Amino acid sequence: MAKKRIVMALGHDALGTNLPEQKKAVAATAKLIADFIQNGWQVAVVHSNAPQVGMIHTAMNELCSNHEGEGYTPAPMSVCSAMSQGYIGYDLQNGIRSALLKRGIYKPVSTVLTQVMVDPYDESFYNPVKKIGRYMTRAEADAEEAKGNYVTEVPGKGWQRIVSAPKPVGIVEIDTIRTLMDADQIVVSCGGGGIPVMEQGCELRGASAVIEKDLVSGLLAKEIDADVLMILTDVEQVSLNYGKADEIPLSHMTVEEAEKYAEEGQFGTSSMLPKIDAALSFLKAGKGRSAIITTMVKAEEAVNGKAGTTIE
Ligand SMILES: Nc1ncnc2c1ncn2[C@@H]1O[C@H](COP(=O)(O)OP(=O)(O)O)[C@@H](O)[C@H]1O
Ligand SMILES: NC(=O)OP(=O)(O)O
Repeated sequence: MAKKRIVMALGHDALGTNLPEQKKAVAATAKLIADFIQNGWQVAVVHSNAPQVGMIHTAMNELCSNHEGEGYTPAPMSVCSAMSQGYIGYDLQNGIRSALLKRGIYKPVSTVLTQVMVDPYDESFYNPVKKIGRYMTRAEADAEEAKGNYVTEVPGKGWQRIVSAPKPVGIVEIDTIRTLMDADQIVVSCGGGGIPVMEQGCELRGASAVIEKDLVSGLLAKEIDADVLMILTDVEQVSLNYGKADEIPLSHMTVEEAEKYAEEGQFGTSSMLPKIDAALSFLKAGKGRSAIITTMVKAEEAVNGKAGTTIE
């Protein structure tokens, strides 16, 4: 019997936001992935990168301004995305490999540095909303603006940089990812939404943007014909009236219900809505699939319908 295929999208809780956090979080996430492998699943992993890519971009650009004339050159956002995929993939590969070996299982696991095609006319290029990097003070935010970067206030937390988040249109390395999945290997790909690229003749040019990892997870799940799209985040369930006194956590939604709630504005624009949008585009593209939104701790119960929010 063919193995079931799951795309697991790791948010900040499952990945951490800096190196020490990442080391701890990845160890726990790797055990979860090993559980799924042991239970007979094929697993494709996608991960967040907004804190990491912001840190890399700041580091690269500050390095250059502090060492002017020494031959260092600033790294554009697309290159920073590639760097984030590299070091996050490195941690995930080793974490998953070791979690499996401790159970006496050897299975190849690799990271595919993934480029994702975006539309140069995507409206997000005129309206940056994707928050990246650390929280800053007002004075630090002013300094960022003076360098030509965009910032936004995050109530109660400070200021953050924002960049464009164009929609993912196609996964350039999809044939490689499919080949590895078909060979029953574990693949980390489309990290941080993928490196955003635009086609110019035979060339792919990096775009100054960061793609929503939830949206690319939905696209990947469609492209590899997954059975389940599981988005791991920091809330156990999706709610109606989120954060209000009359909050209602949901264990199930139909596609139609999810669409209705999205229209009512029930989901945070840059947080829960992309997860719902990813789930809907995946579910609408095929039959017998399900999308699950939950925490890492509840993932195994959720896949058995006993926790989380399942959209079917
Ligand atoms: N309707 C909703 N139900 C549950 N959580 C919601 C809802 N709307 C917005 N959210 C927010 O979505 C957040 C999870 O998304 P996000 O912050 O992007 O996390 P991640 O890094 O895991 O992708 C939750 O912490 C919560 O604040
Ligand atoms: N690229 C991306 O969506 O990252 P976050 O999940 O960290 O925002």
